Amino acid sequence: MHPTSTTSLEIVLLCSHLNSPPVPTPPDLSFFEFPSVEETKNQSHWALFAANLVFLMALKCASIWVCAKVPHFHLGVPNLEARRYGVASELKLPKWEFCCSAVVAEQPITSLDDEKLYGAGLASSHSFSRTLEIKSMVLQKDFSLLPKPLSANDLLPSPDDGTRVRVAYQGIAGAYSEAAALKVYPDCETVPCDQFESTFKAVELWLVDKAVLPIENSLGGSIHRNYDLLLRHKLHIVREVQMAVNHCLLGLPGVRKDELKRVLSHPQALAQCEMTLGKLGLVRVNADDTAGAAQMVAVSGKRDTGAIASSRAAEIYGLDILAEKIQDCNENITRFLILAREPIIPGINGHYKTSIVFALEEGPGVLFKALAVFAMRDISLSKIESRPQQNRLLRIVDDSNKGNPNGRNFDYLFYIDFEASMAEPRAQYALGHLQEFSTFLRILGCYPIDTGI
Ligand SMILES: O=C(O)C(=O)C[C@]1(C(=O)O)C=C[C@@H](O)C=C1
Repeated sequence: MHPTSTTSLEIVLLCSHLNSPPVPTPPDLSFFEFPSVEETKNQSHWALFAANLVFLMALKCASIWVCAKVPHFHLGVPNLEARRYGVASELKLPKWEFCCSAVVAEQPITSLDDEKLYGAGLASSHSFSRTLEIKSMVLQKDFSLLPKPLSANDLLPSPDDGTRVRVAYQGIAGAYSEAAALKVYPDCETVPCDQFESTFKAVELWLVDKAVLPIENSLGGSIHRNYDLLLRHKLHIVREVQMAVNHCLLGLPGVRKDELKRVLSHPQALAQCEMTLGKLGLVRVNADDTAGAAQMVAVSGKRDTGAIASSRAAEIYGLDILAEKIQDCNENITRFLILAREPIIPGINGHYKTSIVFALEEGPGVLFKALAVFAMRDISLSKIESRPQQNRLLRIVDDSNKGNPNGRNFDYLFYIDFEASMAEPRAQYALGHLQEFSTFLRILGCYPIDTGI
């Protein structure tokens, strides 16, 4: 047979050896179809064969060069660029090699693979089917190196590779946010942060995998600052978790409730215990988080100062529990969001919620129209929140100080949670419809609804 009829795998095997150091026993390339005896007599065939080899070498080099130049998103691998630190660097693969495995799927053999093949004596196999086996082995291995997009299955407590999920939360050990992170990912490594914004940054800088954020409480309502942060940062909501929050009044060991004059806690926690604190006549002092308040009481050594925090915080900081369940209503539920760099790919089966934020054009009834796009498609709304559009608050006011001529000094952003999956056509139509009269629309995330407490 003519040398040009060589199969692509054979070419790969041959070409990938051209730069390898000489081996003591030349590999048996009998599966490669050499020219026949008659053909060997014909010098022009050999010349053609040699030219063919040179061409194939050039082809391989060119493919590597092209790979190095092709942006990752052309490979059908979502956001590979952003993931390369997490995946490619762990695998110690140079960037181009990583993308080559995807683009040149027919030529995945690296010099290391060749060594392994020869070491195992596989390349000396004469059968072509054997070479196909080798090919599929190599292909399988290379595909497994590609990063996998997050999916609903990634809601498993920890990743497949055995590493622990790192979850950032605001506060210190014993904070409710930490408990929420552990509720979702029981084996996770929790990473304390001083501010809510630091938890976003920790995810953005790849210091952690996820962040947990309290977003609303059944007694205190929305945590407005966190709505604003969701918009300011580009993270995705991948999960929600509801948790019962049972506040305790804590004091130094041996202290009685009537000895207390003031109480420290997170403003949300103080608000949730408003009536109890009123009855006890305690002065409220804001702290960064509930566990931080407990730690401050422990460190201060002041017998007249208490903290509102969890029973776990009492245990960690060595305080006594002076009263339990001191929130104004027995049922006190906080809803937390789990944020990640990548969105999940929602399914159609199961109950999903989608969170969006949008701004509307001016005009009568626009908010009514916005809400109607969901009602028309039988989509329930579970939450609506409005926040001032901060960058549009300052308007030019004339000297007469009569305010804005059209009487509107405030523009709002609307945050809506609706109960449908983004994978459902009705949700896509509703959003397409909403876009027609909104000036801005962003999907913050689509995630499974948490029905438990
Ligand atoms: O300070 C904590 O422990 C927190 O996790 C914060 C926080 C909040 O910001 O709402 C979380 C849940 C409780 O509702 C009270 C406080």
